[in-house]
Amino acid sequence: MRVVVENVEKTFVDSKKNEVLALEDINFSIEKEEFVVLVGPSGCGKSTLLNIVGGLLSPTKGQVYFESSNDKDPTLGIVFQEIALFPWRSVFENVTFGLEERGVSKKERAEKGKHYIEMVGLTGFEAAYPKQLSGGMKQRAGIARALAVEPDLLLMDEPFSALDAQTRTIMQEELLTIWNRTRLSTLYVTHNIQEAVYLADRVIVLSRHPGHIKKIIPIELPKIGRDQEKYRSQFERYSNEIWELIRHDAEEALKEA
Ligand SMILES: Nc1ncnc2c1ncn2[C@@H]1O[C@H](COP(=O)(O)OP(=O)(O)OP(=O)(O)O)[C@@H](O)[C@H]1O
Repeated sequence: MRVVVENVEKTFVDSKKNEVLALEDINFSIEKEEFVVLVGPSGCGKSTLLNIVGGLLSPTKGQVYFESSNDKDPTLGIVFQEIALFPWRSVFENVTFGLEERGVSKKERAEKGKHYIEMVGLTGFEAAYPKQLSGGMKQRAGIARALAVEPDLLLMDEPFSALDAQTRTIMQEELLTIWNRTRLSTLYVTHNIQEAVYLADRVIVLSRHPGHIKKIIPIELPKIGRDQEKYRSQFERYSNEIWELIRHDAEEALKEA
């Protein structure tokens, strides 16, 4: 699946009836099997843009279109920061929820549920309920739920930002392993520069007031194993470049906070 975002603009009307231009002149694509990361300071419109790509919000101007080899409507898998698992459903029932909604047979649900639960490392926890899971395990279940519908495009909005640093590092590594197996076109939102450089094929750096694309940076490092010592200086160069692009905005955002 290839996704094209063309001339997108988004204006919100705030509680005082003032118009807020949140996004302006947004043009980019997500190529087939490409992992694109949106990075930028607080309030630059990352979530708004992800929601527009996911069809949860409509743009004020411009359009998003999907190009695939067949004509069917795209299936999207979405993972948010706070995974809203149904507390009354087990891990298995949460993971297969989307399949149930689509009328997939019980037998196929059992197979796919098992497969994706295994992929995220939750085998053995099929019958557990969300309240019995750690934060990292909840995110794993949320990822399995998004993958189980076998989406054409995976959308992830700060999926690991509520996790502690160690769990976050493990989840980033596991996400790459999963991506390597599924090769899903992915749009991932983060404000964490290291995370962006670690995961992305291309990083889209957004700026504020109004949210716009400052630069698109292809990360020319092997997809797996970027944290190895031999790539350290290149990794740091990318991180510094991105930081220089957003430093001013990040400082301004801090003053407003
Ligand atoms: N429903 C809304 N009504 C009015 N303004 C909104 C609405 N949603 C977002 N905005 C404004 O649009 C801008 C972009 O918000 P958005 O949440 O997309 O940014 P973000 O980059 O995801 O921020 P963060 O990293 O803090 O989550 C902000 O100025 C925000 O206040």
